[in-house]
Amino acid sequence: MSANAIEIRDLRKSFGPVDIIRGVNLELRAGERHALIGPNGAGKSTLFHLISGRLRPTSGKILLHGQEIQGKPPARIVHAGLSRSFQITNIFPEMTVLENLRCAVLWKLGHRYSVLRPLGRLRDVEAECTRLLEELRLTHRRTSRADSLSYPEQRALELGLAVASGADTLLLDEPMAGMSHSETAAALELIMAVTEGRSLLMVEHDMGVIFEMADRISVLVYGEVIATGTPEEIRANPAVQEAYLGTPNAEEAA
Ligand SMILES: Nc1ncnc2c1ncn2[C@@H]1O[C@H](COP(=O)(O)OP(=O)(O)OP(=O)(O)O)[C@@H](O)[C@H]1O
Repeated sequence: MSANAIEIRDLRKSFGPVDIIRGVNLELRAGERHALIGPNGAGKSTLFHLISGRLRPTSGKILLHGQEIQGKPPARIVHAGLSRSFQITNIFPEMTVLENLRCAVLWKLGHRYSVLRPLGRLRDVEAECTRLLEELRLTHRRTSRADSLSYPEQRALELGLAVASGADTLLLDEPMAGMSHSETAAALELIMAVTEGRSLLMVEHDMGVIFEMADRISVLVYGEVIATGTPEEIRANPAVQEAYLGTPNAEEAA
């Protein structure tokens, strides 16, 4: 088993003649929370599209637990243990919270709706859903339709669907986007709890959140990782300060 959940080697992506991802090397260590930051247009979303299989790289390799996944279909990548959440809504709005989670758990187990399905395994599914509801702090919303949830509750359910699908490696796109200060604090606590023991790569613009939760940070500028390090190392890195954090109003622009 590789010590890295994700390993990206010399990854490149061009759109027509324009090079957007220009030789990215990045390691997400197993069990770490890693933030990807960079100015607007740096290529963060494109990199996430490449890792999650939505886009095919021009060249380079992406390894998930040591296995090459670049160019594979998104569903294969999810089955291999990597799930992407936020900015992509996977929720079935007309189903209840419990039904949504049940679908994700059944999908992981590969169940088919069949009269031959062993009852014992069905009980396992229900037990797993109950455990997830508690973990997500959505037990009181068990029978609510998903589209009646508040915005932070919907984000929590999306996170739950990602882990219910069996993922041990998570990509989160701006999980705090659109949240108030108090909602951000609650979401931060939830993400810390749910990602415990998992590997997390997260794009986030709120520098307070990043510096609080990230074990390491990578800085992407014009399609290249210019630095990777602990929050303290990144804060002290002159190249990062010049290219990114040191720019006027960097905290807001981030
Ligand atoms: N399908 C596409 N075709 C052509 N250019 C694209 C395509 N997708 C993205 N780009 C360009 O690639 C660059 C990087 O975009 P990307 O969305 O990955 O940046 P980002 O770092 O996520 O930015 P933001 O922080 O604003 O979300 C931008 O210049 C964008 O216009």
